[in-house]
Amino acid sequence: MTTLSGSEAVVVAGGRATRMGGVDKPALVVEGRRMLDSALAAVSACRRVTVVGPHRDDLDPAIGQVQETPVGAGPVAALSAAPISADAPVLTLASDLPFVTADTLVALMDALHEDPDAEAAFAVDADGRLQFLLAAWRGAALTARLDSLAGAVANQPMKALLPDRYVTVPVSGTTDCDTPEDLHRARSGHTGVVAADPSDAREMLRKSLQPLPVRRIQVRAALGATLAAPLVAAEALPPVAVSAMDGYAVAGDGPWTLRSEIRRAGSDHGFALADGDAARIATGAHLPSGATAVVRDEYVDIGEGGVLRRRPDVPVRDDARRRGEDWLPGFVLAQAGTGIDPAVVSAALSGEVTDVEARGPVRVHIVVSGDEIRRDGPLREGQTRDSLGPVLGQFVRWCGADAVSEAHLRDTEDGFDRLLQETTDVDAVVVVGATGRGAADQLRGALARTGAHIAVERVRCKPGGSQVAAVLPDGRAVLGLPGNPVAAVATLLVMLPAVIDGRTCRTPRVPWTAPLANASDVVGEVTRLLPARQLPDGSWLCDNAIRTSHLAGLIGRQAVALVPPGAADGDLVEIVPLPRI
Ligand SMILES: Nc1nc2c(c(=O)[nH]1)N[C@H]1C(S)=C(S)[C@@H](COP(=O)(O)OP(=O)(O)OC[C@H]3O[C@@H](n4cnc5c(N)ncnc54)[C@H](O)[C@@H]3O)O[C@H]1N2
Ligand code: MOO
Repeated sequence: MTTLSGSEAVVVAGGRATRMGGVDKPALVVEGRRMLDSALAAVSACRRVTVVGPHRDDLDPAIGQVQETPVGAGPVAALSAAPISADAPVLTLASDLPFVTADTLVALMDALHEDPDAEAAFAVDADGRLQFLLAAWRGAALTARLDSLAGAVANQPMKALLPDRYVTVPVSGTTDCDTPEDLHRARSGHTGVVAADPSDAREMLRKSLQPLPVRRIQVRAALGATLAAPLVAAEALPPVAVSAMDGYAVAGDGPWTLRSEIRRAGSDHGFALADGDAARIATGAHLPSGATAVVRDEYVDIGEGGVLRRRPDVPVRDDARRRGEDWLPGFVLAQAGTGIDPAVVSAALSGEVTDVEARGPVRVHIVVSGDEIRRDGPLREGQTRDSLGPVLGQFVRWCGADAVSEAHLRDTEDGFDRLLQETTDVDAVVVVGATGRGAADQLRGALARTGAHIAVERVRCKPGGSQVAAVLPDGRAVLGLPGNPVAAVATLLVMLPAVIDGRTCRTPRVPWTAPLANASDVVGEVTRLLPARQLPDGSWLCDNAIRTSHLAGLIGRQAVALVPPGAADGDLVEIVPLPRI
């Protein structure tokens, strides 16, 4: 694996930033971090790092600092001011790339290594533009290009350095921030994927998710997974003819002579009936050979000498279940895309199926975030009791996923980066809090830095509008739930089923709808997610005023109702059931 430890880096961090109105652009903060620090974090493994620009006292002393001459003479002058070794690769970076990561730089280095003739590898952004200052160079090639300018480096455009032979690497998530609008977009995390309502959000997320690999798993351990192939019966049901009642196995039309043997369920005591014979048989016991029918106890009389007769006043009926009466081998019990619930497991067992091809169950890591959140012990001033961490797993399981682990994350600069790097053994990460745009809300920045695809940036709903749903490069889904507990739970119940559907290729269920009695009292401008309970007439009643900072408002409620704008009394609205215990 390529590492950056053998390479050098030059970070261009001066410039007049005319389009920014002359501010110190590298020092601007995007998602809680100076853009310069994002660039420096990406190159931190390099053997030498040089920042070109005005001297900054707060940089690590190990980082070299130089200044171009004349000051403000542009990036070519800046690169020529930096020490560059001829024998090492050199990464050249701007300091207005808030989402650049070491992975991107490794990709550039890999591309350079792959083509021995290439002098440099340049990133290409989503619009197909070459990013001159997101590049990996052979040190000797960069020095040669700079030397060829014979000192005329001031105010040269970067393309004056363009080598004869170079390769390009498409890079997403590394928007540069040239204009105040770029910066605003990066700061607000606004990528334009705002869902019109929760069902739109589910659809957008489902489409973005990567399916989990198909595994062959034991039926007994498959609960919560999704069938990746039809569930086909391996054996007939019943596999042999069995009695459906406690009664008598008989041969012929009767009357019958009762034999002494008794056929019990599960017994393999072998005997055969001759025409005119009867033998006592238990429900579920297989018929002895020679038996033509079963007659239940209630339908017979036993006379003198053990002679058995069908009573004259009862229907003539065979109380046996014949082989294959329910299904024969090859019968499709459930289609691919069916969620494996207890009925599917049970039917598979009835069909003598031991293993299934399946995806999932989805393993979820739960993260509760925020410095103020306190799990145990007395609250200190300013602390908030963690009222979600201990119960969120229950909500996750109710949705049909496995809550495999749980953690509390402090508000540190790289906490979310590490979380996303370290939780690779789950299929989805559910994060509570940190979805907002506050100074401490780091999730969106970390998502951008990992190169995550933001499937849903926000949702037009209340509460829960600030939620974010993303897909990491390795396929993990990330659900960022708003920190207010009611918003977190309602959003989870709406969105996690979509994660399960998308990752396990489950056929989505048609949402459950029911008439809402008081829609006109509770409608808003966007879809409202409100606790609801069912009235004796079958319609549903929503609470209007709901405090979102605790779950007390969910006590005694059966569901969260999704009330779209414009809903009228009696309209069908989506009902998302709350967990039952
Ligand atoms: N300027 C604005 N600020 C906020 C807005 C807004 O539109 N403009 N929306 C508010 C709403 S509504 C919500 S919801 C939150 C969403 O923000 P975050 O997802 O970043 O959540 P946090 O700030 O981390 O937490 C919000 C709130 O919830 C409490 N919390 C978090 N986790 C727990 C827990 N495990 N147990 C109990 N309480 C928890 C946290 O202490 C905060 O009070 O943004 C609003 N701000
Ligand atoms: O939007 Mo917050 O999600 O209302 O509680």
